[in-house]
Amino acid sequence: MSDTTSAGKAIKVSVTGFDLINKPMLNKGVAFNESERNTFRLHGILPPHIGTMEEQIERRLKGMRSFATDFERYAFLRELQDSNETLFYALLVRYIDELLPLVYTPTVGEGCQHFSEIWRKPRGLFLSYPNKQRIRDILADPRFDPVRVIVVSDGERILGLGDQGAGGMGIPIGKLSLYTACAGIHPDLTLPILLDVGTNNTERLSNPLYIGWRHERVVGAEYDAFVEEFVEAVVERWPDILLQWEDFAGSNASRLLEKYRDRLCTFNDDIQGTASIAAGTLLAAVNVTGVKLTDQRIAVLGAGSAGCGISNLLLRAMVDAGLDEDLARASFYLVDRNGLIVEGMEGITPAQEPFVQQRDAIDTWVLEKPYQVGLLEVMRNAKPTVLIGVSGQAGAFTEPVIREMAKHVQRPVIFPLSNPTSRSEGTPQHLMEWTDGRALIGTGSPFSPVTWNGKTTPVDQTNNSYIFPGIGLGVLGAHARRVTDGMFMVAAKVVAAMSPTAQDHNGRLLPPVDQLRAVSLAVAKAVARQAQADGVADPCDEATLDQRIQSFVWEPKYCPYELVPPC
Ligand SMILES: NC(=O)c1ccc[n+]([C@@H]2O[C@H](COP(=O)([O-])OP(=O)(O)OC[C@H]3O[C@@H](n4cnc5c(N)ncnc54)[C@H](O)[C@@H]3O)[C@@H](O)[C@H]2O)c1
Ligand SMILES: O=C(O)C[C@H](O)C(=O)O
Ligand SMILES: [Mn+2]
Repeated sequence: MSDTTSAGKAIKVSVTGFDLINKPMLNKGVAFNESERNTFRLHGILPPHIGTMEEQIERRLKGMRSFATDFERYAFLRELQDSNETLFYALLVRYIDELLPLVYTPTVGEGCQHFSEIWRKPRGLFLSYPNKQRIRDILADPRFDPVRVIVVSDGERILGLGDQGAGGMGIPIGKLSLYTACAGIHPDLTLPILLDVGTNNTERLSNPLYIGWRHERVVGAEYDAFVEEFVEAVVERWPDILLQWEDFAGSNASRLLEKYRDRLCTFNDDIQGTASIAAGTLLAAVNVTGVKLTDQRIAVLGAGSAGCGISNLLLRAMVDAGLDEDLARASFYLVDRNGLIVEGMEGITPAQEPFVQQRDAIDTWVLEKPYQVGLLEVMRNAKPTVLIGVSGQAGAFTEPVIREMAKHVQRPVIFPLSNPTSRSEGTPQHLMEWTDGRALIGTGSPFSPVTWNGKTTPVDQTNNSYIFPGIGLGVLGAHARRVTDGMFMVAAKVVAAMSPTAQDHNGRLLPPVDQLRAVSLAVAKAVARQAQADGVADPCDEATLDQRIQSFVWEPKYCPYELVPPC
């Protein structure tokens, strides 16, 4: 038993030395000091050298760098997380630039694809369909008493890689690693969950090593009943829980969000977190282009969860900035697999409905096929100032599309947001070449700096990692009862205010990744205030609020252990 949330103070434990070594949150490896080795009878179990965390960081860094591939580095880091969690976070926080792409996007994608092959130790919970009756029992484990945040996925839309079944667990684990690394939320307060409702991925199903429930996906009423059972059990177990939905496919994402957003403190990261970082990056781009938000024309490739979420938040921002709502709606051009979404088209989803283009608005357009308007035709006729890719279609921002866009706009704003790298709609190098270096770029996955005309510039990562850790910290600090749209708007504004472009109009669009801790704290403070303003958290003075937020920020440092004699 332990009290691991009181960082800094001595921690009282009543376990054996062997347990200390085997519990990732308590283990210190060779950094157990002489007195701890005496108290917990660790002599002999550990080699004689008493190390420091600094040395351990160096050793792990060297080990990690010695691997040939990022996937091996991912597996090495996951193993460290499962053996010495404090060291894992100390390393991650110190070298966040280098390690973020390994524990998170893009490498986490391969981590999910090969999850079964590298599975070693349990982390989080697999709630499998055949265990439907046992959900409450599973959640009841006292180990989970401190849990305050859950990230849940059903593995069906893992990044742009499709259905990964139980392997999708890599995503909740990766997202929650960022809650700790970027927002400082203690690992014991977090719980990754995978709803294992089967998979339609034939490769996974036929892999003898697959660790998930070997069954085709449960759908329809049975799926809904399973999710309902899960949510009810979660709320019963932790009435104040923050529940983040992640990487659900197609209509499930928006349907489940609408169903549950007024029943508990919950949000969908792909819809709302993504919208916030896309809006934040666009607001930063406005500082450079000088084109006001209300004058933007926005083309979005992929009108699914992210595409509709982004369009909704930008629409609200335009209306807040004074634009008439109908005019604002008409500035959006959503292009899905059957082309531009136009009135009368079959299969328009409720989330797409507000952004349907009127037939008469495109009557004057020169079209090759009158009933299927492609991205190139949107570029030629609508002359968008912004192009956002959330389609999961690699290379969809083709040379003709980008050259056409660049003909009509001085500084085209182009965000290929699909992940991982292999699914990006375009590479920064191509986008710079095809716009003669005029593009302002934000990508979902990290890219190397891009060189144009002898000048090398870093590429900004328009990823919801700038948003969700701060949302979580703000919600916890404010004791918010619900997650509101206003929180995502304010988070976007905070990111834009922290953008180097706010000071220097030639600066990069986003604060660099190594400032994610500062960004998350600033987002958290604004989100907590927004929670009070929206009436979903009780009021208190600013200093108290900031103190409450700060009390959730854990630093990955070892604390001395003292033995509590078992009573
Ligand atoms: N950068 C980020 O922070 C971030 C956040 C969320 C999602 N994403 C990425 O965005 C992508 C989509 O995510 P989502 O949650 O919206 O998925 P989704 O499945 O809800 O939506 C994808 C949409 O793209 C459409 N599509 C498929 N092929 C197309 C084509 N050839 N042309 C036009 N549209 C096409 C689909 O019909 C669907 O509507 C994924 O690759 C994901 O990794 C990035
Ligand atoms: O996971 C990411 O990197 C961002 C986003 O949530 C996605 O699904 O692509
Ligand atoms: Mn996601």
